Amino acid sequence: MQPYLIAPSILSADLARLGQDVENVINCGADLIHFDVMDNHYVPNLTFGAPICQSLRDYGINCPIDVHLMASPVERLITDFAKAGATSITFHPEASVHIDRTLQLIKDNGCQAGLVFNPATPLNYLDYVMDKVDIILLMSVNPGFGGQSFIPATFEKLKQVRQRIDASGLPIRLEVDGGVKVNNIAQIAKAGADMFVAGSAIFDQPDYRKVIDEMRAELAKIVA
Ligand SMILES: O=C(CO)[C@H](O)[C@H](O)COP(=O)(O)O
Ligand SMILES: [Fe+2]
Repeated sequence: MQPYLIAPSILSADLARLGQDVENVINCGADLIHFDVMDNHYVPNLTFGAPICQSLRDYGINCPIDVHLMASPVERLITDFAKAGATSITFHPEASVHIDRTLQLIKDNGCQAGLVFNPATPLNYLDYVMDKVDIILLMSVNPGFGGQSFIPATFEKLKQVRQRIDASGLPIRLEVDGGVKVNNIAQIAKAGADMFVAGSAIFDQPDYRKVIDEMRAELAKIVA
C-alpha cells in the first residue's frame, strides 16, 4: 500500500476567497486538493472551469491538483486543464466514447490519468486498461453534489478493486469520493482505499487541522 492521501474537495470551500481557503487547508495538513468539474449536462450542477485552476496556480498553490471531470465530452477539457496546472485528471467512462484514447490523451498532456466509477457503474470498464490508469476513483455517492451520505455498497466494490490492483502489481491509487468523514474513514481504508476525498467534512468545520488530524489518527489505527 502507498501512503494515505487526504484530498479536500474545493466544492465545499469558500469560493469567495478560494485561494486563501486552499492555502489554509494545505497548511493544515492536506496532501492535495480535489477539483470537481461539473457541467450541468453529465451531472445536474455547474462548477469550475480551467481558468479557476490556473488562478489557483497563479495565486501560488503548488500542491497536486486532482481534477475530477463530471462532464461530457471530456477531450477539450483535458487539454485545457493540463495547461492550467492539473496534476491528475479523472473522468467517467460513460462520458467518453473512446476510453483508451482518452486515458492516453491525459498522459500525453503530462498528467496522471484515472477512471471514475459511479455507484452503479460496473468495474468491467477496467478490463483492458489496468496498465493505463494511475488512479481508480470510486464514487461513494451519486455525482453532482457535496454533503451526501456514503453509500455502504461502496465497501464491497472497494474490496474488489483493491484485489484487482494488488493482482496487477501496479502502483495504482484507489481513491474514494463522497461522504467520507472522520467516523468512516478507517472502515473505508480497511476496504482498500488509499486516497480520500473529503469536502463537507473538512470545509464545513472551523478548524481544518483538527479534522485532518482526526482523519490521520483514524488511519493510523489500521494495522496492515
Ligand atoms: O465529486 C463530488 C460530488 O460529485 C465531490 O468530490 C464529493 O461529493 C465531495 O463532497 P463530500 O465530501 O461533501 O461528499
Ligand atoms: Fe469529486
